[in-house]
Amino acid sequence: MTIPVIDLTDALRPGGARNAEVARQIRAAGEATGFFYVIHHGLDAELLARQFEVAEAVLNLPEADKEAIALKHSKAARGYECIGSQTLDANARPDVKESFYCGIEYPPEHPYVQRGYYSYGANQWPAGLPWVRGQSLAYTEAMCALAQRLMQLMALSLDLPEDYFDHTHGNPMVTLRMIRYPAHPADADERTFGAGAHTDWGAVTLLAQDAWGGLEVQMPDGSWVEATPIEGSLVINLGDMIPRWTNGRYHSNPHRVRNTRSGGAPRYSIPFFYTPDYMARVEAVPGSVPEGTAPRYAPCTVGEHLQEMYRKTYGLQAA
Ligand SMILES: O=C(O)CCC(=O)C(=O)O
Ligand SMILES: [Fe+2]
Repeated sequence: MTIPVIDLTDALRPGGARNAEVARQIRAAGEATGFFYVIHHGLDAELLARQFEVAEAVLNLPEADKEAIALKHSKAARGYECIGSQTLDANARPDVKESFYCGIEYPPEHPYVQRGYYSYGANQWPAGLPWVRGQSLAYTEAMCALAQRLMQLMALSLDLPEDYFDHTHGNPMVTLRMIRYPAHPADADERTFGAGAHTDWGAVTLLAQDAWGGLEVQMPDGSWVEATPIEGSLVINLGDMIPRWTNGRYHSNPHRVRNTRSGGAPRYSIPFFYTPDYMARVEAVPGSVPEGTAPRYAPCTVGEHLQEMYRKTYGLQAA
């Protein structure tokens, strides 16, 4: 089994000539692993390239400058996180990666910020790189629009009206994360990873990766297949909210990273995690629960789902 490539030509808006065909391809990918590439996704190549410049510029800052914007100073899980901070796979060693988180800037008076909902609030921008904010917010906006379009295509793929999920699009809890993986350590063992095996928790992740490779996806038979970089593509993977929404029909498979192919160079990747409105309900969509059977998951809100994931992975951080 491989990771399919889905061409979004003529499927980027309602009424598109290839919407039905793309929906079928998303259905097949969702039922298999929850992973697929998209090409011709409509995102400006310059905007994508420039976000890698952000990643390099921020992560190349002197340690003191990165420390000044450390995640621990943020109420909204935004900022810099050093190597070893996160252990995505509890059975593995701490992840060999550093990263910078940012997202939509919800103002202090926004009710979700007032209520202290996870990840809603202000960013921490590095001093001395004034262009980073505008670029990152423009990138976030473009990715958010694409993620919401993918949710529409996902609705079609489930034989639902294209706008089925649209009511969940307000106040999304999005996270843009720029990651740098140093070369895989010389003393690495089988428990050493750039990112340990994990599933993503949200609805859909849109990943831009550089040309080195290193991301591996678990197939239904348990084997690992590399998500080989394809220039201009994004790797899309479904998060744990989607099995919940589809009563287990679509999958959110584990994936992991090892930077072993770069010849010593760092690997950069930029996942964009799209999570709908914190207050939106997540429950089995019409037609997904077979007659006479109980739904596999209890209905909940997006926020409750996230809290459940934190509880399950106590001591770990959001992926
Ligand atoms: O770096 C990658 O290719 C994947 C990163 C990832 O899976 C994550 O941050 O959740
Ligand atoms: Fe992930």
